[in-house]
Amino acid sequence: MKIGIVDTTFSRIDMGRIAIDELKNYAGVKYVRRTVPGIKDIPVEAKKLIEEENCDIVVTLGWVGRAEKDALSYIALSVGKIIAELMTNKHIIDVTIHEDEAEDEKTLLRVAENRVREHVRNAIDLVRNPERLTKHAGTGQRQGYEDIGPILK
Ligand SMILES: Cc1nc2c(=O)[nH]c(=O)nc-2n(C[C@H](O)[C@H](O)[C@H](O)CO)c1C
Repeated sequence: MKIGIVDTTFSRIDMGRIAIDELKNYAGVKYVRRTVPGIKDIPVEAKKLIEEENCDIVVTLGWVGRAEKDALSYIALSVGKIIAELMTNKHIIDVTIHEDEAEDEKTLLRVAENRVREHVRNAIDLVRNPERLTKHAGTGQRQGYEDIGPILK
């Protein structure tokens, strides 16, 4: 299996490095990493990794600033990402850190570390072992924070 990793220079954390470190736990997973300036550049890069580098799935690593204009850029990324998925018929897992998720940098680092690693694992499962995701259906999984758990009858 081959996974594409796209990160940005806009990000304040080296999210690509975390993703690649997580991949070391998986035998036989090849990867290609590309870095783009900002989130609006992500969809085309993800599409290129699928079409030109034969990636089975792509994990995109974005960072959204605190301003309203940053949130608008994120909407543009989200729409473009979904279009790229529909055009290629492959999953593109969007891992985004929103800078306003936390007040302090230490928390942002912890959230980013956990979210990137968990979504890399999700991406591998989507391709190699989709039944594992089905086993966790409805269990309130969260990436970056503690799982919230299911609502039971
Ligand atoms: C306002 C703004 N906010 C963000 C952001 O929060 N995160 C990010 O990664 N990039 C941002 N950018 C950059 C643009 O969306 C765009 O990707 C670059 O200008 C290059 O096309 C812009 C212009």
